[in-house]
Amino acid sequence: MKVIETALEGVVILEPKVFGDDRGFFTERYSKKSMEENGLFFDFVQDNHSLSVYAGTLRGLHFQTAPKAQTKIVSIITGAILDVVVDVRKGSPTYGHHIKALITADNHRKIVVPKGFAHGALALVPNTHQLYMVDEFYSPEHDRAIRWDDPELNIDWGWGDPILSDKDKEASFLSDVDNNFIYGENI
Ligand SMILES: Cc1cn([C@H]2C[C@H](O)[C@@H](COP(=O)(O)OP(=O)(O)O[C@H]3O[C@H](C)C(=O)[C@H](O)[C@H]3O)O2)c(=O)[nH]c1=O
Repeated sequence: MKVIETALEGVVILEPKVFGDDRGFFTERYSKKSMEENGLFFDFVQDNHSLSVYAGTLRGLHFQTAPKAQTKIVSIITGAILDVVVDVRKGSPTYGHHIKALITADNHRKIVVPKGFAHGALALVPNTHQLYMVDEFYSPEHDRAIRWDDPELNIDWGWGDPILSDKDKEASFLSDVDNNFIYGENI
């Protein structure tokens, strides 16, 4: 497994070995051993699956606050997403900064979204299936949403009018969201 670092601390892209042959391919979707050999220690407790039927469906930007913060490992089993990760740890040298990554069924890439980071995914093709594991259970009370088009974040999604859930249509700006992440303290 290849680990690609990004401009955000702890946000890494994983490229697994893919064994192709004339039948198709085989790849280990997740190996605790490979993760730990690369210094990635997580105890995943929940496995999520979402389907975006339409290209232009945008889910996010979401995170759970402490003490129910989640690390996520995101992959695409069918289709493609533009994945966006934002540092929401107050006091972080990269607070409010984001990275973008193309995660597709064809590139087999996964992205690790650590605690203290908001996550968003824009489906680029119809019928995009997103799978992701988390290391903390879902907690609606700690679930937060930041606007995809928050001017403070200045994210170029390359898509003008995405399909959003009601929750995401009513999301907060980063400056207003109820966020208890403090860099170097609670995570
Ligand atoms: C996340 C989650 C949701 N739900 C229920 C709550 C809602 O009734 C329904 C849809 O939830 P939501 O609209 O928050 O789902 P997405 O918009 O796909 O959000 C997710 O996708 C973005 C990209 C993320 O990074 C988050 O992990 C996650 O929030 O599933 C659960 O029962 N368990 C869960 O873990």
